[in-house]
Amino acid sequence: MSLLPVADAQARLLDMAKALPVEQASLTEAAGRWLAADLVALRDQPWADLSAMDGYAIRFDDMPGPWTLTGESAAGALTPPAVAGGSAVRIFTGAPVPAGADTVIVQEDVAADGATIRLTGDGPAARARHIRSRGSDFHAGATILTAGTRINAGQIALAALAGHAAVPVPVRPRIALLSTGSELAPVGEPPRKGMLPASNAPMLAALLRQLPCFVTNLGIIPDDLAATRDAMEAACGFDIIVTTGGASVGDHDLVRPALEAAGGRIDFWKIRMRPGKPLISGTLGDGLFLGLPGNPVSAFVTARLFLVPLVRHLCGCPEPLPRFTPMPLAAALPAVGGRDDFLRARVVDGAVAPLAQQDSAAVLSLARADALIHRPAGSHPAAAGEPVEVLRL
Ligand SMILES: Nc1nc2c(c(=O)[nH]1)N[C@H]1C(S)=C(S)[C@@H](COP(=O)(O)OP(=O)(O)OC[C@H]3O[C@@H](n4cnc5c(N)ncnc54)[C@H](O)[C@@H]3O)O[C@H]1N2
Ligand code: MOO
Repeated sequence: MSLLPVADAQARLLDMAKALPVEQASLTEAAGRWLAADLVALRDQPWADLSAMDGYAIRFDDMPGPWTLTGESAAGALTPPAVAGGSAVRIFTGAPVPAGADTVIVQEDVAADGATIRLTGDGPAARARHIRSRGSDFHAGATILTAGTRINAGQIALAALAGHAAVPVPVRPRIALLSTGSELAPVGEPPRKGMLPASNAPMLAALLRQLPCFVTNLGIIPDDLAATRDAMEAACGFDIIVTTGGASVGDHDLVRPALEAAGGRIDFWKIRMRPGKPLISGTLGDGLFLGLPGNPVSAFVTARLFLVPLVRHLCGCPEPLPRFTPMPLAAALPAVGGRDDFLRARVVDGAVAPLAQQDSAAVLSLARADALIHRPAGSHPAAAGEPVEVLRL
């Protein structure tokens, strides 16, 4: 069976995903999600000409004063008393500029003697000083954020000031994690002889934590066809069902037959990559199915290259695939065989150093890695200093 190139497999997977419904997420629920539609301002910001400082509203033509104090404008005021020739209105930061006034003098530049205000400092250098004009930030009807934007804290402030209490985003995808393997014990439980802690589910949950999704760990399933099928049937309602282990060709690797027995469909199996070759993708119920290999590093790399992009895609991200960028190699690398290599590495002083241990079961080097080097199948040996494609982890 020929192996599917990584980019082809990623494209097929994203193509299979059906868009999730869009909901209005409150601004407290919106950070880190991707806007499903352009957002238009519902109000002018500022709503009127407002003072930027505490001081006195005047007519610039009346400079250099003195002025007679005739009233006050505080933030929240709607119609402060108007300013006419020679008069000034006490004004505070964020308060509307009275009709007739066109300039604000900061209070540090004047002395007040009863109702008389005199300039003591330089005063405003130009008309309109210390005034934020109506709509100078944005006007009602302006497009303030475009579809596909990942909403950050500054954009929450913008949406709120533009009059929105909620924004349209895809609903959070629901993801089920199933760990297959009779040798697996729950994390934290003292493993019996021959058992090992099931590390893949917490590792995947950690990778998905940065994304707006709901992750449910459905636990460990022994290597038994009926048990695996039943677990898959029970997971049918999820948007993405992820298994780890049992993806390869051994007699106890039951994920493919169990998926079919549960009514699922396999779209592809076996990718031209190392680690991660046995990756399975397909559909189950209305959801998408990803069968990751069991080796912890294979599970991590396939999750980073397939699961995370799939979730980002469902969340509405317009560029869901991981971005590799060129970086010089800190040490030479040998030629690459028939599968693309994804090598654990560390970035040191602007160069990327491959780690010595690349076994797909070795988690110490996974934990030390802060980057993955991608070398396409058939690459020639690379000398130190040559650029390679790097994904920062
Ligand atoms: N004859 C062949 N054997 C193998 C092939 C092959 O092409 N021909 N492929 C190899 C490759 S590549 C990989 S990767 C592994 C992965 O296969 P599986 O997905 O079937 O994984 P398992 O056999 O179930 O487990 C592999 C390894 O990982 C440990 N494991 C499994 N689940 C977890 C977990 N949740 N947490 C921690 N560790 C886990 C498991 O105990 C095994 O040691 O197959 C090769 N074989
Ligand atoms: O490709 Mo497997 O994923 O070698 O470890």
